[in-house]
Amino acid sequence: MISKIKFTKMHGAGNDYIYVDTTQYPITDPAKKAIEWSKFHTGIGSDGLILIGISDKADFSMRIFNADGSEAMMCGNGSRCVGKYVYEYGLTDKTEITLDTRSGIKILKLHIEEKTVSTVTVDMGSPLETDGIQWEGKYPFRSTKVSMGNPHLVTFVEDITRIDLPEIGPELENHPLFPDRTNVEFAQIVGKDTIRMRVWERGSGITQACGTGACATAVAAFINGLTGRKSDVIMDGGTVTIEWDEISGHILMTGPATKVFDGEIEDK
Ligand SMILES: N[C@H](CCC[C@H](N)C(=O)O)C(=O)O
Repeated sequence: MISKIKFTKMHGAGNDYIYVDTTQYPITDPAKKAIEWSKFHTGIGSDGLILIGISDKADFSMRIFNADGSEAMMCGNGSRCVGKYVYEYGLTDKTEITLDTRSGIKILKLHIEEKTVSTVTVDMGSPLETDGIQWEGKYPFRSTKVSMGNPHLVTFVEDITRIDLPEIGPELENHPLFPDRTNVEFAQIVGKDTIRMRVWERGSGITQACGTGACATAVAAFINGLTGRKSDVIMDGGTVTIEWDEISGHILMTGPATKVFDGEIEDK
């Protein structure tokens, strides 16, 4: 029996996902659906699939699947869009929401303008680990590993336009140093506390933005003495502001959340 699944296409700074409220439309085999539906010519077209659900530990739950079907621990841009979705689709009237993710409970503060959510601030918790890597040979640079629940490799360069991301991204994503693969960010300091960043995402390739990647980049910039604790991360699809709170040690990410369209697809 073929059923129809209602979905909403949303993006956070251009990082676009398919959102499904699984309390109304349960999804069997989400990994397979993420692969099929993320395809641009034969599917809906997206960076992946995000499932909104219930939780006994938080207001809502979120699961994120990359375009290759792999499930990730967290999605920064996606969490902001989940906040927008649950408020605007009437699942809650709260403007401070807890979200249960595979990377722990996140706290979302929704910023409302004319009854719609314009931006969201997410308490992303503390970075879980950081470490430097001095590459040899083909890559003459030093990178910083940062975990935001999901793995990131951040490399600062003098001129980001000289980085061939389609070539170097997959090489580093799949490098033997990263048994679970890694997200790959290249960044350039372009002003005081202002960072330009491009990303090759694990499981999705080049995306317009990466929220956890922006957090990792801001953490790496501060650790390496390149910025203060608060910085703007400018990505291909938009900008997010990251603050590493000195007291709590938590990372606060503030950025946009945008609805594109509602749709329906057959769940074959
Ligand atoms: N590709 C990531 C998941 C999506 C994260 C990103 N889109 C974000 O906004 O944080 C991973 O496999 O860890």
